[in-house]
Amino acid sequence: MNNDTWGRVKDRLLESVGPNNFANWIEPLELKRVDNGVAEFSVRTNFMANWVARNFSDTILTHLKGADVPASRVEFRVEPHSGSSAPVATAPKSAQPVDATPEVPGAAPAGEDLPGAPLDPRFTFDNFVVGKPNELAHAAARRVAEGGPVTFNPLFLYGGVGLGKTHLMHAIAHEIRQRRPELRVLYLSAEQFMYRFVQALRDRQMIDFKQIFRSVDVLMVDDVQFIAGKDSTQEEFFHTFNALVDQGKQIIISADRAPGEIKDMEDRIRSRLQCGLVVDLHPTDYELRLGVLQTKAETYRAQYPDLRFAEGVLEFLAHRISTNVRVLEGALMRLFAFASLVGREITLDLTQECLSDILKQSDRKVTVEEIQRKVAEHYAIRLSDMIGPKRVRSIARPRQVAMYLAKQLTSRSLPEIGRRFGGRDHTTVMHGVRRIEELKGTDSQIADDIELLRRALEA
Ligand SMILES: Nc1ncnc2c1ncn2[C@@H]1O[C@H](COP(=O)(O)OP(=O)(O)OP(=O)(O)O)[C@@H](O)[C@H]1O
Repeated sequence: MNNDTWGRVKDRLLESVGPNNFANWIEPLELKRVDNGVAEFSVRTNFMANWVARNFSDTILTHLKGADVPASRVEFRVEPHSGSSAPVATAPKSAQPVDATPEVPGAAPAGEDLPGAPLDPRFTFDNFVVGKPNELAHAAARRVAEGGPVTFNPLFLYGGVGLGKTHLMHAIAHEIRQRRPELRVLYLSAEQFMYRFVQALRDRQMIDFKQIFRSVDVLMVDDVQFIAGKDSTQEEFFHTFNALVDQGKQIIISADRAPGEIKDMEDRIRSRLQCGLVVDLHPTDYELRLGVLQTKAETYRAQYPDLRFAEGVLEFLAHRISTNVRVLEGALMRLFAFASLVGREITLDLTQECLSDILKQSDRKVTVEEIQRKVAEHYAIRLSDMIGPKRVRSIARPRQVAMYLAKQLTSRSLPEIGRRFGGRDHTTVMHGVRRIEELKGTDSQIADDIELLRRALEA
């Protein structure tokens, strides 16, 4: 393959992986040769070889083949500076190397010496889809990353699994590194913090440990709930935290729940964690899920330019998979890979066939009875009134709310719902559902009640 061909392949890759990824991971690759079906590239570091092999080898191969290059495999050989050959990365690795800071060519950010975890180059603000459930968390993260006059210290982000906490933290780190490369940014998980701490104790290097952690400008600790109950790690974390806050350094923390709900966390740490801004990422709603799917689908379409994609598939997935964004992403990735393998158009049928297990798991399990119970509790009425004949507004309105939620959250038909509400006719249910739909637009109290109940039921 000559340089022109590789140049053309690079143009395609730029379109398909985006400018950031391209600059960080593809541009620095040097094509050495194509021999016996193997395209061999040289890269500067082991970390980079692993990262590119894991994340981009399929895409590179697809585009090489698209340019008629006779390659069936890609290899990345580490050639630091001397040109001496070192290990080759081919197969994707299952785990991220935790000890290396990503070496983004051309940029040598301050804090390279810090014992942080690598940042995922895909987790940027540009790639983060904003919707109602995460708009506050996103705005706070941006504000902290921009470092304007109003800063929140610490910024505490929390939310359920796969809702974007890590993505936002990495995005903050990328942004700070870009805006203020002189700042020493340290991102790591609470588990890694503990590991470093224990290692320092064992090796009698506590002074070094303290010095390193107190020398950073921005400390980001992911999944802080992990250190709850680990007494001496908590203690050390508390001192690190205080030392940094006293110096006016920024701290960003994430957890799977609010500070007040982390069991076995010392009270003084809990109150420290709460003294900045605490924001949560709510469970996704339909619009956010659709937004994420549309964004990801664009990338896949560029990667699989020949695949045809039927209308309505993304909407179907956004409706049916309400667990979290990670599951949603995995489903879409599997769908594209499967469709390209079997060479079929992505239709609703193919989607159901390929994702039957995920769809089954995501089926909503909420029952009409649970909804009635929760709604009765919420409005402090008796459960028997849900199915009884009373028509006073204080009973009828909660009943309509319950009917509305039953329609939204279960797959029951209107007659089935009617039967569970004391044998009411389906037209009564339909009227109730419509009434609540109208009220949601005009009565913010009803809208809030419904949102709260929906979250409680889906949790
Ligand atoms: N709003 C979003 N826009 C785009 N991608 C998102 C969004 N939210 C989550 N994701 C993607 O979903 C995946 C899971 O997100 P992430 O790892 O940040 O979740 P998390 O909240 O840290 O979960 P966990 O608690 O399991 O670590 C990532 O690939 C991330 O890029």
